[in-house]
Amino acid sequence: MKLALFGGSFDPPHLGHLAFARFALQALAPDRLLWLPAGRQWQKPDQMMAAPRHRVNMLERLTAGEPRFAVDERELHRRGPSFTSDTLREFAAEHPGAELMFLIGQDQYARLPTWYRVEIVTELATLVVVPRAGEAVVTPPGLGAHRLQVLQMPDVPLSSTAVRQAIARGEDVGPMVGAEVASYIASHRLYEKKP
Ligand SMILES: Nc1ncnc2c1ncn2[C@@H]1O[C@H](COP(=O)(O)OP(=O)(O)OP(=O)(O)O)[C@@H](O)[C@H]1O
Ligand SMILES: O=C(O)c1ccc[n+]([C@@H]2O[C@H](COP(=O)([O-])O)[C@@H](O)[C@H]2O)c1
Repeated sequence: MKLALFGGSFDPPHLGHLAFARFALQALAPDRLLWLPAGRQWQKPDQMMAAPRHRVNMLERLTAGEPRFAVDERELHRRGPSFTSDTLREFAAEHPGAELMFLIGQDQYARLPTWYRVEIVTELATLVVVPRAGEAVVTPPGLGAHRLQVLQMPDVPLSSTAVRQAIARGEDVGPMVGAEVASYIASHRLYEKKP
């Protein structure tokens, strides 16, 4: 059993996330790839976050049609900060003997030494890292032994920040998030500037 886990704020999810996840399905051939929206990303306390329900609904729309994708809501139901070490411990207990792979972009890989109890993360999961924004994958100083797989995927120059900024400018974000998520955002008026 091979489980790929893709954690993120997904505020909102976009086509860069989808490209990464699809590439990982091809490259890693996991039995399942679970998308894990963060409840409280403790390192982004001031950042706007759409309500958990909206982020789950957007993820359901983005990932529809791929049977190996599923959205796992456990971090949304947990009290307190969303620590990846807690999540991986839960998966390891639920699936003894399974190979766990945690997907992250280079920006988060670079920050890994700042994560809470990162040694548990690196003990329990293989890190699957993609370059981002033209930055090659570089192991950050101070990160202990870990299993690493680099996916050489063509860069998809998109971020949730860029999507939120485009919405604030009144632009159509369909090309960034896909038609389904764009219409969900518009119908719920997410990320619009409050008057
Ligand atoms: N375009 C992309 N290509 C590859 N990986 C990405 C891309 N965008 C985000 N990721 C990765 O997906 C994970 C979740 O990202 P997150 O939900 O924070 O999106 P983001 O676009 O980085 O958001 P923000 O702009 O708000 O920081 C992170 O590991 C991040 O590195
Ligand atoms: O466990 C931690 O301390 C930790 C610190 C920062 C980020 N993470 C996780 O890394 C994933 C990507 O985070 P982000 O902010 O880039 O969306 C997401 O699952 C976060 O919960 C985890």
